[in-house]
Amino acid sequence: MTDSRIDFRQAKFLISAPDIAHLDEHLPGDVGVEIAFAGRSNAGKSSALNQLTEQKNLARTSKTPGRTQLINVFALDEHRRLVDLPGYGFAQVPLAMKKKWQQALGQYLQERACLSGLVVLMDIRHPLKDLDMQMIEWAVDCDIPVLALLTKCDKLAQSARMKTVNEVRKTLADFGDGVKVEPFSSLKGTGKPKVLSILNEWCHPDWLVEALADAEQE
Ligand SMILES: Nc1nc2c(ncn2[C@@H]2O[C@H](COP(=O)(O)OP(=O)(O)OP(=O)(O)O)[C@@H](O)[C@H]2O)c(=O)[nH]1
Ligand SMILES: [Mg+2]
Repeated sequence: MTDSRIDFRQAKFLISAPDIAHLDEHLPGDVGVEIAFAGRSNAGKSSALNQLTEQKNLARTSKTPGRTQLINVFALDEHRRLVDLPGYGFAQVPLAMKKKWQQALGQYLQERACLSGLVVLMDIRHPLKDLDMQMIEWAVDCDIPVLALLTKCDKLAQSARMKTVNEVRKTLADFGDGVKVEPFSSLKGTGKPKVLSILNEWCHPDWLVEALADAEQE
């Protein structure tokens, strides 16, 4: 079956790399589909990956911002991968180190051809900071679909949560259908079915579905 739903619980750790040169060395190549999780340090990227894959310790989480300093890649299947990117915007690290991560992040985003979708995670209490906007604008320019995920939504009451979601939707509406906005809680699992459905869609770009169908017929 070429259009079956991806079981995100199957995710397996594949590789940690300081930059994309290492990815190219250790992966079959810049092929298939990668969905990357980006966001400020402490936004909840690693926690979201663990919740979505139902694995407590797939990605390392931490109370200390700046925990994910490498590009961590997880395989869903032979053709699809999830990527936990180093967080940005974290002030309390030495400048040289910060530059190194930001360079790795920028290079991944600019040069990784198999990047097929970008999840931009933002704490629902502090959404749309400058670097988040830059990230979203950049992806839209490159025709990469974006999911703006408003994390830690368990920290707000339902009314405040929906107010922020609506405000962010309004701000990002100019970008069109390529940018979606959803609330999420890794703690409670809120928003999980919706997110999985969006990621599943990104896992099935037309070109891959067609290639797999052709391969099946051969
Ligand atoms: N209440 C609540 N806390 C959360 C949620 N998601 C993450 N956290 C907490 O936020 C902190 C940071 O979470 P991480 O998942 O490590 O954040 P990250 O974006 O991977 O951070 P870096 O790796 O430093 O870039 C941890 O203390 C988590 O327990 C959530 O949905 N609700
Ligand atoms: Mg992390």
